[in-house]
Amino acid sequence: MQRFQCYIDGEFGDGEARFESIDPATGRAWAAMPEAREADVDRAVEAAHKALYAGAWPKLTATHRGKLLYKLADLVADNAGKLAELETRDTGKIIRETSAQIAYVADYYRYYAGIADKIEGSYLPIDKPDMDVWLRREPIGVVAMVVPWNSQLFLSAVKIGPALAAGCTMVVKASEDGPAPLLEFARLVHEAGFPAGVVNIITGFGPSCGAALSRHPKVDHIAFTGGPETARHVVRNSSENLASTSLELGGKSPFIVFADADLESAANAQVAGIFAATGQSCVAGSRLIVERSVKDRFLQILKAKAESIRVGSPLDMATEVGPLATQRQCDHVQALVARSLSAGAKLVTGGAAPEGAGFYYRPTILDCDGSASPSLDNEFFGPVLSVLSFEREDEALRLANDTRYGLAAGVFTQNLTRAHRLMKGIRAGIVWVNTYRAVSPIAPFGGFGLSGHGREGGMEAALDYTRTKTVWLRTSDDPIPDPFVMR
Ligand SMILES: NC(=O)C1=CN([C@@H]2O[C@H](COP(=O)(O)OP(=O)(O)OC[C@H]3O[C@@H](n4cnc5c(N)ncnc54)[C@H](O)[C@@H]3O)[C@@H](O)[C@H]2O)C=CC1
Ligand SMILES: CN(C=O)/C=C(\CC(=O)O)C(=O)O
Repeated sequence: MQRFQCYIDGEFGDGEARFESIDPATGRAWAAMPEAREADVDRAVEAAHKALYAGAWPKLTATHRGKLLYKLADLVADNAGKLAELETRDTGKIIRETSAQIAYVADYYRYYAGIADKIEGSYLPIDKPDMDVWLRREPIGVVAMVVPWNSQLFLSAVKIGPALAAGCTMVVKASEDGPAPLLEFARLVHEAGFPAGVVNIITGFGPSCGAALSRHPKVDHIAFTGGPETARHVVRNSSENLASTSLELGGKSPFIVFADADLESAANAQVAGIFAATGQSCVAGSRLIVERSVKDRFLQILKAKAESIRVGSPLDMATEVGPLATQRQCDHVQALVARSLSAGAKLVTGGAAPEGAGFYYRPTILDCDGSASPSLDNEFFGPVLSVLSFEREDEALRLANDTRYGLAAGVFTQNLTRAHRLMKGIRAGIVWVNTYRAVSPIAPFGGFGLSGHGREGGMEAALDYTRTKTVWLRTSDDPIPDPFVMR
């Protein structure tokens, strides 16, 4: 069995305990993982705290930090194949996607390498003649990063990249469901030459590791990706250390198709939106809202595409849908489909697990017109699409916004003015028009409502890892006048 280690204060070591990681394609244990508990968490946070204020890191210029990030980017690019294989093995995400995604993760580090020495303070045109006042942007401090299993190297890169650019130090908690790629990534951080304690990477369980980390008194900010229920725990934990939070929490994103859209192209985008990554994507376009006049035709195209998807081993380059990451996730998907069918949703295709081992579930489409299906407002995080239809544009917009979430949306139409109206009217942090699930290091993403707050990606994310310090410098040599009056 392969063994992995934690990375704390520049050293690799076994955690306080160990647990076995399950290969989702077989359901069998394949690797032994270090389990960090309270004492390891404490060591990691103390190391990050020490590295923030003492040693080489706070003395480095921003340009030097950028150089280290460039080195890390090159190492990620050079090791993308190995990292991809580990992510696929440990989480079941297909190799076709992990290979491409991790190669692109290198570009996220490159982008933030370039940003490191472009985080500028400012000079204030202050309303007092004998004062110079400016704002410095300083690192926000020690950051706790808590990530889930899906797209783990990607979801950590959008946190680690900007935090390093801003000069922060951090403890990254890899998900207990598939930590191998992040624990391996720690070796690249080490090789890149970051001073000890700047980046610490651990894994462990939510209640014993994630909770200890997010309420630790020396944590200044928590960057979390995961489900809303867990986010509530994280926010409650932050009431102890008063750390700020950024939350990226998934969604129930609408995918709107008008009759004038290129239906073939929209169907491909819908497949990308709900069946890619076996639907385990925070931006999954899980609610199809289609104009009634083309509903049957569009569903026919989609059904044919869903039924021809190659479901199989995630390590096979030809596979298009692999297993879900965990048995728990598989049970959740099955149970929610069953409840939706009981509530009146009609099965268009799928709705069952294929024969054999592993956490597989067939690409599934539920026609929810005329039903109050729970699939319409509960996140599956699996390959299940719920379908509704509309007649008028205002109805489409109402249905799109009929959700507690607000992460992403897709709009498919050839009508330019309509696209603009919807783009403004949809309550979501990302709107894709005639495309879906496109990302870039340059473009921020993040949500409204239950999808969380804070943005990842783009310059804004780097600024979010800073806090401002206001500096007042008196330029007069005269003695300070009346000390009893505020100046
Ligand atoms: N936005 C997204 O990308 C994701 C959304 N989800 C949604 O959440 C649902 C539940 O998935 P889970 O695997 O349970 O994700 P989760 O949200 O529980 O796990 C995410 C991370 O939070 C940590 N965690 C758990 N309890 C914690 C606590 N008390 N304090 C601090 N950290 C804690 C976990 O160890 C993991 O590293 C999914 O079915 C899906 O609907 C899940 C994963 C990612
Ligand atoms: C975050 N994201 C796009 O904006 C995409 C992801 C990662 C995730 O699910 O959190 C994806 O589609 O895999």
